[in-house]
Amino acid sequence: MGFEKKSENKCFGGRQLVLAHDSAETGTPMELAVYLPPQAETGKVPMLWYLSGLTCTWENVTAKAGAQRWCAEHGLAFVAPDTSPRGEGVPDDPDGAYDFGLAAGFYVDATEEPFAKNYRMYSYLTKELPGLLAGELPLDMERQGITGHSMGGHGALTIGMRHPDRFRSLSAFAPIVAPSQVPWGEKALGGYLGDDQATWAEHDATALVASRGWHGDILIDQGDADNFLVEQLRPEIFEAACKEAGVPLSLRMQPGYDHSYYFISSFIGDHVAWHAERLRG
Ligand SMILES: N[C@@H](CCC(=O)N[C@@H](CS)C(=O)NCC(=O)O)C(=O)O
Repeated sequence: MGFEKKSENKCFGGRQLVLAHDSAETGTPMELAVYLPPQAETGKVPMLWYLSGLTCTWENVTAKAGAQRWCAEHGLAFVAPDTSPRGEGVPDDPDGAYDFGLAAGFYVDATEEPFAKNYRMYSYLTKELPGLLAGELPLDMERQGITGHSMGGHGALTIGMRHPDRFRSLSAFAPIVAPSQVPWGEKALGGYLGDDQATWAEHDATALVASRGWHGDILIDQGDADNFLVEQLRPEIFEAACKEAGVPLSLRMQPGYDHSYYFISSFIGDHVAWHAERLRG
C-alpha cells in the first residue's frame, strides 16, 4: 500500500513531505516526514534516518532541528518516522507515563501482552518502511545512514549495528546507550520484552558493540548540562565498550548544552555533513 501525502512545503529548494500509510506491522495508520533535497529532482539521493526521542512524533525534529538546510547543501534525504503506533485500541502505559507506550516504542518488537500486536517498531523500520520508501521516492537504498536522539539514539545505534549491510554511517545525539542498566530502558525492555534479560541484549547498544562491533566509526554528541545524563544516558558505558571492541567512537561532550532541540539544532549540521561524507560515492 502506498503513501498518502498529508502536506508538501518547499524548503531550501527541496520538498518537505509529511506522509501517511497503513502499516501491516503495527496494524495502525502511521505518519512520517521526509525531506527531499533539490538534488532528488534529478536522481536518487542518499538518505539519513532520524529516530526521535520520548514524547516525540516526526514533527519535533522536522520543525525544530533545522536539518533541511544542511540536507539541501549535501544532497541528503532526511527521513523522520514516528516513535510508536498510535490510534484507537493501541495500549498505552497503564499510568499514562511519558516513558512507555504511546510515543515511547523504544524501536523493539514487543513480545509481552497487551503490546505485542501493535508495538512492532523494529520490524516497521527494518522491513516495512524501507520497502515502501524505496518503491515510492527517489532514494538510493544502497546509501543509508542512521542517527537519532535519546530513545531514538538508542534506536539508531541498535538498528544500525544489527544491520551493518544496510547502514554505512551511524551517529547519535544524547543516546540511551545501555538500556539494560538504566531506569528508562529497564522499564521499556521489561515491559515490551519481558523479564528474561537475555532477550534485551539485541536491543542494547553496549551489548551489541561487544557482540557484533561496527564496521565504521561512530559520532555521538552529548550535552554536559543534560538533565538525563547521569541517570539515563551514561555515555561512558558505551565509550568503554567501544574501546574494548576496537570501534572508533567520537564522543563529544558539549559544555553547557541540555537535552533539548536547541542542542540538536546546534550540532545537526555536523551530523549531516559527517553522514554525507560517509555516504558519498
Ligand atoms: N517530558 C519529559 C522529557 C521528555 C523529553 O525530553 N523528550 C525529548 C526526547 S527524550 C524531546 O525531544 N522532547 C520533545 C521536544 O523537545 O520537542 C520530562 O518532562 O521529563
